[in-house]
Order: sequence, then C-alpha cells, then structure tokens
Amino acid sequence: MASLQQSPAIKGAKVLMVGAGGIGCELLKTLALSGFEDIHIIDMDTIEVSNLNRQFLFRQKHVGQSKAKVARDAVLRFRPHISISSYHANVKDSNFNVDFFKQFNVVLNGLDNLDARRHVNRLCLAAEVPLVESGTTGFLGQVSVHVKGRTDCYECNPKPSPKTYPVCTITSTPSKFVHCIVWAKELLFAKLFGDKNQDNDLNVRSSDSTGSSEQAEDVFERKANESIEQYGRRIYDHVFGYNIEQALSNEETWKSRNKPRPIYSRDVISAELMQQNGNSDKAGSAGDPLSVSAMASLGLKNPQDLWSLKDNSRVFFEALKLFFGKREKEIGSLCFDKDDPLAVEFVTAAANIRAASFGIPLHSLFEAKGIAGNIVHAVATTNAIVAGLIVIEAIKVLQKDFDSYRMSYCLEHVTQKMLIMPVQPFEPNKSCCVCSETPLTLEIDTNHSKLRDFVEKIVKAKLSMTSPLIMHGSSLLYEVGDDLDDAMIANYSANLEKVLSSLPSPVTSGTMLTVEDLQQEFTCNINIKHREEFDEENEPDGMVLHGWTQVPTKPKDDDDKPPTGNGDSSKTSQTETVEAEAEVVVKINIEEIGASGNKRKAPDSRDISTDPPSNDVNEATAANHKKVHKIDDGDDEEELVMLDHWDIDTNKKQKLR
Ligand SMILES: Nc1ncnc2c1ncn2[C@@H]1O[C@H](COP(=O)(O)OP(=O)(O)OP(=O)(O)O)[C@@H](O)[C@H]1O
Ligand SMILES: [Zn+2]
Repeated sequence: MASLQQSPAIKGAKVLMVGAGGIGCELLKTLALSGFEDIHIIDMDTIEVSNLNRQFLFRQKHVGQSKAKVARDAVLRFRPHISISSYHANVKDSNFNVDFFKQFNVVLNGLDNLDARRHVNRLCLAAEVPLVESGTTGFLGQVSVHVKGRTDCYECNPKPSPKTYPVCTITSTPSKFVHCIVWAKELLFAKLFGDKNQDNDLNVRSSDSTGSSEQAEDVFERKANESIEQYGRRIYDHVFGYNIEQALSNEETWKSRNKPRPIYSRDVISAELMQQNGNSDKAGSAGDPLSVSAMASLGLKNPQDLWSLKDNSRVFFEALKLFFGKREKEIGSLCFDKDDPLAVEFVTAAANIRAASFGIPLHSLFEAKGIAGNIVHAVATTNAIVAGLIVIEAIKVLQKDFDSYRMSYCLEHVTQKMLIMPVQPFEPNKSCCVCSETPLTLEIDTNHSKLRDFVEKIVKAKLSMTSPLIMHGSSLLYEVGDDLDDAMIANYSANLEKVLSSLPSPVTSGTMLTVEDLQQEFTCNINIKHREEFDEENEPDGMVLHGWTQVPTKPKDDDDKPPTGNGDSSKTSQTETVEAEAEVVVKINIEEIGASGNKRKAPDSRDISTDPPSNDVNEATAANHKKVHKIDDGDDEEELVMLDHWDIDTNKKQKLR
C-alpha cells in the first residue's frame, strides 16, 4: 500500500465519484486510504436513518444533511491533507457537462439506478474519460471497466427490465404472494387512496345486489352518511367476497386451477369486535402522518409475526379507518411508499386476505414490506468488497495497464473455489447505439401516435435522454432548453400534440429521425417503420424499438396458465418492479472460465445479446425474446435475474446456488 500511495498516477489523479451511498461511502474511504488526493463527489441525496447501518461515514446527527458533504467532511478528518470537493446535486444537472467530465482521469460510479448510470456512461464516452461502474444486490456485486474503443460501454449489453405480470394474473388468478402484493398496492391501495383519474384494472363492477346500474366507480366512493365501519365492510365484502364470487362464475377459468374462496367480513369479524377494533389514541398523531400505525392502535407488536385472517382483517379495517380519520387530506394523492407504515400495514393485510382467499400462504408484515418495497437487504461487506475492486480497476486504468482490466463479480456461493470471479472485459458491441452510433428501428403507428408519445416512451423512458432535440432532416420538430423563445416553445408544444404523420415535416414509414441529447453529446438515428397492430399485453407502449440494448420485458410467468377468458385482461401488464433498480447482472458463463479460473476470453461481438446475428429486425427480436430469463419470484426467497452468456443456442438459466 505504501508504494501504491506514492504512485504518481494515483497521487496526480483527479477522480470523480458519483453516488455517496452504500458503495460510495466505502469507495471514498478506500480511495483516500489508497493515496488519492483529488476526489470529487456528486450525490443528490440527504442522509436518512435507514442509511446509517451501512453508510458508515454518517451518524444520527447527520440525518437530513447532504451525503456528499458529510462524506467529504468525515474523510477529511482522517485525511486532512487531501482535496475533496462535494456537490450536493443531480449528476444529470446541466453544469455537469462534457467539459466538466473532461477534467477527470477516471469516473467511478456508486449509483443505484439505470437512468443515472446511462447518463454518466454517455458523458464519459463523449469526454473520453474511463468509467468504472459498479452495483450490489445483497451478497451479489459487480464491477466493470469501460474505456472508449477498448472495452464495451455500459450500454453495450442488455439490462434487465422491470418484472411485469399479466393483468389477469393480478386481477383474477393470482398464484403467488407477490401477485397479491401487486394487487393490494397497485390496484386496491391506488383505487382507495390514490388519484381517482388514473387507469386502474381493479374489478369495479357494482356490488349492488339489486342489479341496478350503479356506476362502477361508486363502489369505492364513500357515501354520504356512511360510517367508516360501514364503508370498510362494503369495500371488504366487495373485493374479497363479491368479486371472488363473480370470478367463480366463470367456470372455464377454474378448470385447471384451484378455486378461490369468497371471504365476507361478517364471517371473520363480529359487529362487536368491529366496534372495539383498535385504540386510535395509540395510533400516532395526525400531525405526523408517518407516525400513524394500525399495528400500534391494535397492540400488534412484532412485524415478523404471521397474522391470522382475523388479525389481517382487523388491520385492514383499522388502517382504512386511520387513513380516513387521521390522513384524510392525503386521500386522492397517495402513492404506495414502503417507508409509510400505514400504507405497508394496509397492503400487507389486503394482500394476506386475498392470499387466504386463493389458498396462497400468508406472510408477515416484514416479509410483505420487503416484497412490496422491492427490498433486497443491502450487505455492507459486499459494498466494501466492490469498493475495493473499483479502486483496483481505477488504479489499472490510471496506470494504463490495459491487459489487466477485469470485470469482477461477487458471488453468493463459492463457485470454482471463488467468491470473487474476475473475467476479461467485453469488447465494444458494434451494434450498440450509444458507442457505435448504429441506427435503431422504431415500429410505430405514425397515424395515431403523437410526438408526445414518442418523446415520453422512447426518447425519455428508453433512451434516457435529458435534454432531447428531435430532427427530421433539417427540420427541427422538438427541442428542450433554457434559451428557447416563446414562439419556439409554443411551436414545440403544438408539435407534441400532433400525430407523427401530421407534423410540419411528416414522419411516416421510411423516415429517419435524428434524436440528440446536447448535454450527453449523444446522437441516435431512428428509422421509422409504420405498423398498425400491437399486442396490448406484450407491446403495451404501442410501439416497439429494435436494436436498443434493453432486454425485452418477459410478459408472462412461465407457470402462469394462459388466461382462460376472464375477460378483463385487456390492458398493459402490471409493473412489478421486483428487480427494477437494483440492476446487478451476473453474466458469467461458468464453463467459459478457463482452467486457471480467472480468465475469460473476450467474446466476439456475436456473443453479446444486443448484437443480433443478422440485421433482420424480427429475427433479432425473436432471439432476444428467447434469451430472457425469468426472475423466479418464489414467495420466500429473493432471486436475481441471471443473464448468462446470452448464447442463443444454449439459453439456459444459471443459478448461483
Ligand atoms: N442522478 C443522481 N445524481 C446524483 N446522485 C445520485 C443519482 N442517482 C442516485 N444517486 C445517489 O446514488 C446513491 C446510491 O446509494 P445506495 O444504493 O446506497 O442508495 P441509498 O438511497 O443510499 O440507499 P437505499 O436506496 O437502500 O435507501 C444514493 O446516495 C443516491 O443519492
Ligand atoms: Zn456501447
């Protein structure tokens, strides 16, 4: 270490760290102790109590303060002679442009989301600064080096997309606890407490036994003069009783499935118990919404206890009562938040009651919260190992030791006698639209899709552009920027509402659009192909982008039977972001690791899934579809999306277990 600390390459290096969270805290400490003397940190967050168990540079007294600044101050206390600059800001802010990035010798990412990682990747490519990228999920971790022209870029390889479930699995035929959680948080919670105008696939048929044509929406509206107990019972009986009876009446659905059992509140909770349910005085104060808790009110203490159907029903009623009693102002604008205790209690109870109805094992609040909040518990040691690996790669980059660059994977179980698996970096993917400027193809209905749809669903959501500019030949269709005059703003706003074929410079089949992000200095050409029909379940955007390196969303659980005519699966899949942001991808084909155990031949570009074997769009897409591996979302274990070697022929799932 002493000799390393003296190395001019390290001492003279100017390093940018993005993210001062779990990995970032470890990284800053390791950089400082390894002899780095000029470190810059960007982090947009403030410190939360939940960070303190692993982000060891922070203490209780720092809660609410800037992570970047507190991390800087903490390290300067034991390395006072070095220079650390902190920026409490979003790395996507316009002042962190290519010129800003150019001043650094290497950039080190300790981020937690795809969008920011992509953004930094593009800036590093444009500024020609090497990037060391990292990620951890529980015991799994990964570090990779990206140097323009020598290795792949961060976006050369596909990334897993959020897990989605077919609507009818969620609304009608759940078979796993996670399906009940998605139903409880994205449908029931959203329906009762969220924005009334948003799309919601909850079965909203009237519960009116007289068969009147009561409007569906009314079922979830609290009626005038209806007590909260009456309202709660009506909702309960509607969603757990009446809706299940309705579903049962479709016999086809249950030919190959276990029939659910309708549950009515009167069978679970007596009128007397309902009256005594909960002690609101103990439930927390309306002035502090996050202190309000049905568990406290009911005297339920241990979040790891498994509640009975009766207890879940009590929590359901109590949580509903507390939302209306203590948090009424928020009703209509709430979104599920894993850090909102009352929301977690309600969702746990509702999911468990639904699970009981469908014969699915019930779960504790602790477990349900983990599933609902997509929580994979962070392991401080993994962060520390990954930080060490980042510094090792950074030093190689600074010493221009190209042949020694490695991607490293932290494994959960020893594999080939190793827990940390180093492999040679990939070569650049010649079809990568980011580093190889290969054009993309977009299938879209040019007569129905508006420019706004294209901007939101493709330019922002898929291409992660922050300040896009869209051109058709020399005609500018859309632009974002601070320096636009009123006439331009009005013109672009009008364009957003026009369908593509009616734009001033019409976009039709065969058009090539150029989309550019000025901040990222990233330009991308998109060939437009007119198409009219899209599969609502598999192509919910109503447009399909080809040649882009995101793994297509796998539309169905393998073990979910096809819907058998339940009738209400007409919309998009429910998005269940079990793996959405923690996108660690383990891409090792164990067999490819040579006898020495630490080498992997850099694959030729055909090995990389995003480099399809032919230019045929459909063939490439079909191949990509074959290569999607399923998250096995078993109810009681966390597993990871495994992208193995992406070999079209072998297409096998590898579990590191
Ligand atoms: N666009 C961005 N600009 C700057 N910092 C970012 C950006 N996106 C994410 N980060 C930072 O990256 C860090 C990631 O750290 P980590 O994964 O430990 O997340 P966390 O928010 O601290 O923890 P948790 O999500 O578990 O509560 C966070 O501190 C976050 O603020
Ligand atoms: Zn690339």
